Formats: sequence, structure tokens, C-alpha cells
Amino acid sequence: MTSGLAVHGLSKNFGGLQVARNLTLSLPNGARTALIGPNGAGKTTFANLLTGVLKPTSGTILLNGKSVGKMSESERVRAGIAKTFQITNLFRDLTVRENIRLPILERERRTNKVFCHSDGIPELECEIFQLLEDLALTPLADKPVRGLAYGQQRLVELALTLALKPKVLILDEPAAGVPSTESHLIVQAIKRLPADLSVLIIEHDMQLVFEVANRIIVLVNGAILLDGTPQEVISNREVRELYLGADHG
Ligand SMILES: Nc1ncnc2c1ncn2[C@@H]1O[C@H](COP(=O)(O)OP(=O)(O)OP(=O)(O)O)[C@@H](O)[C@H]1O
Repeated sequence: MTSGLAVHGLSKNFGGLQVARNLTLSLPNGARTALIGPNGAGKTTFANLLTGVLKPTSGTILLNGKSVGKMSESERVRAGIAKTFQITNLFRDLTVRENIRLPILERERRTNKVFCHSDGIPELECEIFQLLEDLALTPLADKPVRGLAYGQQRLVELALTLALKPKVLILDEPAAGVPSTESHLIVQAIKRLPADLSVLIIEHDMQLVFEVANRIIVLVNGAILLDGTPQEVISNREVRELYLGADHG
């Protein structure tokens, strides 16, 4: 049995347009994999196939050896495949701590406690404390989300997703919109993610990719052009010409 996510022969057509072409790859536990490629290469489509937003035309997806093909989006989240929340899903008037509490209560099916402080559930408060610590959000814990810098809000998104205790975490453009002065917050947070988590990072910011990924998959026209180490990607002429530009490497 393969530990982590295993994708075999995954294809997706939109009418006559083939957006995922016979993709076969594995995302083992502990992997830090970046998925890169030009606009329209099919990266978001691939993420949507993993999370169940889209159904594949053909192919299989196994999580720890078990097919997730028939699972709904929410069943896949419960099974351990999670994509980062979007900032638009944060409750802007609630504090960081209150925002993080919500998915934990949801996960524990204790949403009847949403309007109480869960001081009565010490193990959950402990978990919130730990997430705040892991993401360096403790100093902001009791501030409303609306007052935070954009990069900090993206960390809260990440905390909410981690609260679901995923086995596979999909980060869809974690640095998008984050000013360069705050992007180090995202890099540090990714570096501090649990070691056994399989992380798939879809990102255009190549500096971030090279800082956090130990494997890079290059997708072009829905197919894998190259699946290798950052060094292999930098030194591949076709990748450089297609995507990175001649000045890299
Ligand atoms: N629901 C849809 N119906 C039809 N075509 C779609 C649909 N979703 C995506 N596409 C097409 O599939 C192709 C791949 O899109 P996708 O968003 O997956 O690419 P991407 O690599 O994530 O691009 P970007 O980097 O710009 O976000 C594009 O040509 C897009 O227009």
C-alpha cells in the first residue's frame, strides 16, 4: 500500500478540451511538492480533481491505498484531503482564535458550542493554542481578522485548514496577493508544517517554490512535462524556455 496520495491515469475533458492528460503521480507522506506550469496548464483543474470539486473523465485517486473516487468534497476533507480556505471564508469580525475554533468544532461535530467560548473543552483550546503557536499567530490571537495584514490573513486561512487535520494539504497560490514584504511569513509557515503531511503547492512565485519544495512537477497542456528535483527543473532547457525564462539557472 502506498502511503499518501496516488493518482493513476487521471484525465479530464471539458468537451473537446483535454485539460488533464493521463496524469500518474504520487504524493507520499512528508512530500513537499510544487506544481508549476504556464497559465491554463491545468493546475487548478488537477487540484479540483483531487478535492472532488470536479469528477475525472477517467483515472483513479487513492488515499493510503483507498479509492476516494466516489467520495464527495466533504467526505474527502474528512478522509484527509484539504485545500486552503480562501480569505473570503474568514469571519472578519471574529478574532483569529474564534475563526480557528470554528473548523475544530465542525470537525469534532460540536457546532452546538459555536456561540460559547469552548473554555469547557480544554483539549480543543489546547489545539487552538498549538496552531496559533505553529503559525506564529499567538500575538494576534485576540485581534479581529479584519485588522490583520493580508499575509497574516493568509496564515489564518492556513490555520483553519490545518485544524481539519489533513493528511494531504493543497496550497493553491499561498502567496498570491501577499506583498513581498510579507511573503516570508508564508515561507516560514510552510517550512513549519507537520513533517508527515504531504503538501502540494500550486504557485507562480518561483522564489517561494524553490525555498519550500523538494520536488517540482511541471504541467504543460494538462500533461506532466517533468517531475523532478528543483535542480533538475532549473537545468531543463525546455522548462526554462517554456516557463522560467532564460535568466533562471
Ligand atoms: N469549467 C470549465 N469549463 C471549461 N473549460 C475550463 C473549465 N475550467 C477550466 N477550463 C479550462 O481548462 C484549462 C486549464 O485551466 P486551469 O484553471 O486548470 O489552469 P491553471 O494551470 O490553473 O491556470 P492559472 O495558472 O491561470 O490559474 C484552461 O484552458 C481553462 O480555460
